Amino acid sequence: MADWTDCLNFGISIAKQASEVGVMATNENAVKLKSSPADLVTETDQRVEKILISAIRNRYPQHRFIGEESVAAGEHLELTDSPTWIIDPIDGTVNFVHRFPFVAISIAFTVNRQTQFGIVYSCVEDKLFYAQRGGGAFLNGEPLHASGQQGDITRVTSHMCYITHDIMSRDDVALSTMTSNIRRLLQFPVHGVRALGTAAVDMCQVATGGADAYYHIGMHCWDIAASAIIVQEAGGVVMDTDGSEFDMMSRRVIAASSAAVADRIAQVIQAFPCCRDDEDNCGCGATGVN
Ligand SMILES: O=P([O-])([O-])O[C@@H]1[C@H](O)[C@H](O)[C@@H](O)[C@H](O)[C@H]1O
Ligand SMILES: [Mg+2]
Ligand SMILES: [Mg+2]
Repeated sequence: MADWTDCLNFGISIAKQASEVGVMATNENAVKLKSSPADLVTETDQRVEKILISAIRNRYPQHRFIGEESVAAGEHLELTDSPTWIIDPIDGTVNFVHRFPFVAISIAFTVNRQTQFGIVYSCVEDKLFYAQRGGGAFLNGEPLHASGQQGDITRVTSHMCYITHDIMSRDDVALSTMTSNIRRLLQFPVHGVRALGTAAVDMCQVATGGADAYYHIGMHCWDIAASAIIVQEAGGVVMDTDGSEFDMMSRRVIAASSAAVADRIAQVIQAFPCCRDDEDNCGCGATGVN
């Protein structure tokens, strides 16, 4: 089996460099809207993606890329069997623009469409989450473990803390589905519900054991590909919100401390239509969903 440790180490070093010269070095206020008033892009997002891709391409000229801002600029999104880097240059752009202190660089690496490692660097906190397939998950070098919360959620809820995605969409159907999902989850006597505004860092909270579950509908593969393997390697579970196997292109994910907790959330929440990341114009009728 191939060993991708060299790529992992390179990914970690360029994530830290890009944070220093890009994310942390800029006070960005030149903002453009993408799919909704909460879906933003800045020149720093684009610059950081260029820094990352050119450094990786220089070192690994055969590798392919799926980058949020390259796709936004019209590049075709296709996950092939080739070694592929999936990049979100700034996850939490709304936070970045408002100087709310959770922004991350998220990098996943796939071979034969299977994720080999994931890196989530939470820049302001200086927290480096990473995991390599079969090698465990780490935060700043210390092993990570999901909470281990097990069993029927109706019995364990008094100990549960959920993390939910922030509401980016302004589409009516998506908005009402998301708010009613939160209502349904709050009908369990959970300790609390949180959202930090970066899907990558939100989901890593399940890997730390700080949150027992996270779900998101409408995000993209670059938001969660890296944190998915970090959760799995920390002993947690990731699945589709319909209870099927996790598919990073489906734009739906549940991450949880155990399969039982993930299953229970899948039974409670509802999805809304959004096109898969790897299908153009799928005909689902979704507009502006994020
Ligand atoms: O645009 P971006 O800041 O990279 O990523 C967004 C963040 O992860 C946000 O938390 C999530 O709710 C959105 O779905 C993502 O698009
Ligand atoms: Mg993102
Ligand atoms: Mg981004």
